[in-house]
Amino acid sequence: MNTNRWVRLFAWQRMNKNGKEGENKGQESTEMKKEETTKIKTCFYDIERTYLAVWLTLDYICDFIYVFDTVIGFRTGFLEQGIRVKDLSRLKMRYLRSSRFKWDIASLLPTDLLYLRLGIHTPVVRINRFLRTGRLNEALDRMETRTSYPNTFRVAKLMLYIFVLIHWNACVYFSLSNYIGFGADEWVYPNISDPAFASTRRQYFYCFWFSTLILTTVGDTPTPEREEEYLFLIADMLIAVLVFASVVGSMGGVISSLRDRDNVFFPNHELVKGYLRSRRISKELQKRVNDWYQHLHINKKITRENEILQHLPITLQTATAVSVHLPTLSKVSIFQNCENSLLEQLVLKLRPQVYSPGEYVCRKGDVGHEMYIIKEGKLAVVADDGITQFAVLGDGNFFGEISILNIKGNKSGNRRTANIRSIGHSDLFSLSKEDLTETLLEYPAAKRLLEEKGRQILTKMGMLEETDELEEEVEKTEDKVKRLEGSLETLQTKLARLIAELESSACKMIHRVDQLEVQTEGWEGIVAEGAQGDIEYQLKVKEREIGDGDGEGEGEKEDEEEPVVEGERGVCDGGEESLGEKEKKIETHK
Ligand SMILES: Nc1ncnc2c1ncn2[C@@H]1O[C@@H]2COP(=O)(O)O[C@H]2[C@H]1O
Repeated sequence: MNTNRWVRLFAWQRMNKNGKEGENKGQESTEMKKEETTKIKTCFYDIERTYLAVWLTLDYICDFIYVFDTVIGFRTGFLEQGIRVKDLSRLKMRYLRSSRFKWDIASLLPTDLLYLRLGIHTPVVRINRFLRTGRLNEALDRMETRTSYPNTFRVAKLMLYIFVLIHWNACVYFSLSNYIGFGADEWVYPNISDPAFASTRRQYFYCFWFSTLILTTVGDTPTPEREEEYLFLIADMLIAVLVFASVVGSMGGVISSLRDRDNVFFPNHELVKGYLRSRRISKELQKRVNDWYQHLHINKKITRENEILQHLPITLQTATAVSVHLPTLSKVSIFQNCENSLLEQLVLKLRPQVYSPGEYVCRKGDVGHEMYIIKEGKLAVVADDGITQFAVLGDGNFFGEISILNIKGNKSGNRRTANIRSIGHSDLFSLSKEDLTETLLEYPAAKRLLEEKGRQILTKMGMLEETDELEEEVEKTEDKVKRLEGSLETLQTKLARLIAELESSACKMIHRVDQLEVQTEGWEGIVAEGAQGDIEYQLKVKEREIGDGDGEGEGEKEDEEEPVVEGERGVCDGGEESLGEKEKKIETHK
């Protein structure tokens, strides 16, 4: 192959590549290329003959990919009752029994062997490779569900289909011209012996252009002269009407779904604009509305998040909302140390709102229905003149809680205590009174924090009734004292019982010691005679007897050495009665 041929080859390849946008991606594109090359080789035989080696190489690379895809088919998992099956023998059996396997094998049949009989310049023998076209659609469908830009993908897919259709039609047109005879009439491809129409590139471009004219029904094609030409044109017109109408229809679908997607994210601006115009709303207000929409669009602010996520299961909704809003919530002081479950409960109840510069979020004296958390932006607590600022609130601050918390002693009741005005554009989350109350019921610590902050503000403003506060304090202290008294009483009763038990056991001990003393009377003489061993033996026997009687022999032995105080006995005698007396004494002490 000389240099000039290579140059032509690359030039043709470039042309082919540009036309087949995205073909070099993945297996599906290889399949597409393969089908195209089969077509182009079969019709534009010059290309096939000149670059035979290149075509053959491409063909067998594609065949290798087909084989690889078939091998993968044996290991492709599937779901059974929602669980992915990984058992290789089952995967194999499933693939072998599927219709896909039959198509795959049919597409891989070595029809190339027919080259031996028909000659190498008959690429049409490989037409069975088209049987894998279904895999291309499968791959495109999967890509469509995975891509983040499904509409762009759909448009690209449509363009690809249109291109392939025109390309195939161009090939058939060229073949038909060849069959009828190049330059035989006005309609067919001009005579290729004419240098202007001799080059392969020119042949392809001319046919592609002609095919485009017919299929897009732009018209302006020469009138057919032969029946074959009429038939071709009629078939093309029908294809154009059916296929292109559906293509154009789906383009419309893509465009409207793009618009729908925007409408899901942003409220319909056109509708509101039309309404404002028809109601002759003042130019200034219209401008404010337009500015608000513009801000939403430019900064991609989404105000309908809850609506967008509503079709997801609640666990996924929560997980998504938590991952989106957690950075904001974790900046809010009251939520910084609270449990995750509280945040999870709250996050689905938050409603995003966007305020424009100078807009009032709430006005003093209005009834409060929700509180706000600042996601982004600056807001001022302003006086009634709207200018004097008492405080500026920023990211992570919250406000509007006082009027919805029913703080005791709040002179303003459920009315707003201040005007809050947005300084620039501000992104807020609102949380309704019902949702907040419901959530705080389960999280009293967070409620206390909120009330505390509210009380501080009210005290600063002098809007917290002092007397009420004092009464509340006194009430609380009384409660505490009562609780303490109760516990003291129980403690004292327990103490009296303990003392009584102690005394009764002391009496029992003294009594036993007395008995022992009586039994051992007169033993001194025997001890003097040296019958120590005997005495000890008798003592042990006596002790055992006593032990058997009371069951407390060991204790007696120890007590034996303790000195016995006469006075204690008196206490013992009255020991059983003294329990009641002790309790009485304690009662009197109280
Ligand atoms: N001086 C202040 N500093 C910060 N926030 C305030 C101040 N005064 C009022 N607020 C907030 O502004 C809110 C107005 O509505 P609420 O009265 O419901 O709750 C109020 C407080 O959250």
